[in-house]
Amino acid sequence: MPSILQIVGILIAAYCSTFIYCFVRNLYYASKSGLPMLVVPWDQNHFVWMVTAVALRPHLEKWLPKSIYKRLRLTIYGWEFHERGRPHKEYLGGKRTYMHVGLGRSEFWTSDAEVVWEVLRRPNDFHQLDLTDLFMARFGHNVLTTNGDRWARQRKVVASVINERISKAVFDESVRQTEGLMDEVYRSSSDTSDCAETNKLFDMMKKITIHVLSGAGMGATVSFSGDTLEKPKPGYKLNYIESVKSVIYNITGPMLLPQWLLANWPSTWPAAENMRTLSCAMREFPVHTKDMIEQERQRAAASKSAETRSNIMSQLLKASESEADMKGNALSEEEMIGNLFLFTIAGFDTTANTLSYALALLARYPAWQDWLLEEVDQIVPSTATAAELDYTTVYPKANRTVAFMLETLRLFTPLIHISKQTATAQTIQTSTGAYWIPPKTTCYVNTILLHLDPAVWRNLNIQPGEESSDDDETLFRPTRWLNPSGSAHVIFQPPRGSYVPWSTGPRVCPGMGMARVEFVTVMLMLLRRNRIQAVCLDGEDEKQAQLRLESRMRKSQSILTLQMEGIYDVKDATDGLSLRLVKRNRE
Ligand code: HEM
Repeated sequence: MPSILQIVGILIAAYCSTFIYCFVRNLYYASKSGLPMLVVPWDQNHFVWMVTAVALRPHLEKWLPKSIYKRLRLTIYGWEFHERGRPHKEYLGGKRTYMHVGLGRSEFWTSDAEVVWEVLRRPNDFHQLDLTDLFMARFGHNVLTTNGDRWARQRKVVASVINERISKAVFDESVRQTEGLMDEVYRSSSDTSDCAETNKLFDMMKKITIHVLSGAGMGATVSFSGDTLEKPKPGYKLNYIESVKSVIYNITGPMLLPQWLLANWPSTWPAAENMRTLSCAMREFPVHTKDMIEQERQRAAASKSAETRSNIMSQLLKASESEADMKGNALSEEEMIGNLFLFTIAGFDTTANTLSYALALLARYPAWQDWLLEEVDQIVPSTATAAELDYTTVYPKANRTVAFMLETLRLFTPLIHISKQTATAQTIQTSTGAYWIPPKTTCYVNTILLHLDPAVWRNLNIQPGEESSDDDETLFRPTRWLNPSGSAHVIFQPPRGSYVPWSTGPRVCPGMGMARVEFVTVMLMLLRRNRIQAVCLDGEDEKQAQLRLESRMRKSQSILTLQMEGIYDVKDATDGLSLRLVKRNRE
């Protein structure tokens, strides 16, 4: 009879041998592919490593030999943002496509625009990762979590939904919400009425984003302050917006816990209140969504005209029903709820963090803020009331603001990599040769490094008065997006596969237009009446405060999406990162 110790020993040996097996298989695949290989001593997707490695980093740096630590760093989640081109220069002779040989799945990495385009234009060969289901399919499969025909059927419906009518609704809702934000900032500030300091501006970007998604997405409008929030219906603990907020704020962690654990979370354990609310939210969110779909159906049936309301849900319902009429391809109720959940999740963190980086960049670079203010003053009349601002006259003129967004997304791309997986081996043909990609391989597009490719970005559209430099691609310079006057396009159109914050090809983000409208509107509304400044800490001058902001941005972490650390969920006045709004005199 083997002893318990022997059984434990055998189990540990069996577990360790899986790593050895993976490593040997990955080595074999990498050499068969003929691609350069980068050997790393661990697996970035090992669950325990994923949740502990970022916190362990300073200790590992202190205790491990430098040569090992430098490779191990390439398995710590988010390394692409911190390491940029270092591994390519040090280990890969500058090559942009290679096999990452570690102790987990076989991994193919690229930041070569031609290869990126090939991977992303072939969704039937490069599928969504299985892991996507864990976060995104909690309330039903949707356009992000499916592949093949099931994806194509849903995509057709979803792609037609975010149209110009939705853009107008997003514009109007963003105007309303940003007005509410400014009221709240000035009302709650103890400063003079001409300026207000707050460390809650980043939290407010999240709030605006949720409110725009609920208003323009589901027709569930609410004021910025929340004073028009409906009471939960009888039998419910939360209303729709409260349940959305709870689900969204917990998506990267607690939402993965089983429902029974959330419901029975002991009151003496940490975050008990949050867990109980989340448990209700998980139960009530799909019920609220179902109710709202049903109400929308009844509204549409009662209305004699074919005209529908301008929100994503009503458009989705209409598009799904017209598909049903034509080919019997309507979305099932599960798919409808799954997609409405996806719109909320996919549009939230990405847009909110892009707005947050833009605020930090405005405060970091006052000269770029002045450049933006020139445009704001030309296209947004100082005397116009919120109701008088019109999407069709204002938005198309906001070229500098769009350039500011595109540059923010180039350097602070919310998804630092786009990942796909192969089921069977694939070949990619490029102008420099063919690449063989093994079966069951995760293919990563390193968006951070892709967006720093000097061949595309260095000294692009240098304007009169600007100087060329040999690290220009690493600098924040929104003017690179503005083509010389007389060009066919005002905004620079990057070569295929070279700029992919919204991905590219058939699975390009369908919310791209919506995110652009929301970003531009929030910026225009904030800047038409205010300047944004960094707040100096004791003993700091303005320049030092700006450099502190830059270092905060440099230390960002990727938690589903890239974000600055410690700027959200501020508890008291000393927490987070403070910015100052200063009222502008536009007379
Ligand atoms: C700055 C804001 C945004 C960024 C950077 C962004 C980025 C992306 C990226 C990179 C993908 C591809 C993911 C993959 O293939 O794995 C994607 C897909 C998607 N996004 Fe966005 N997104 C943004 C805003 C939005 C908004 C506002 C919505 C909707 C309200 C939205 C809805 C979707 C959907 C439904 C998909 C799945 C498309 C498919 O697989 O066919 N996104 N997004």
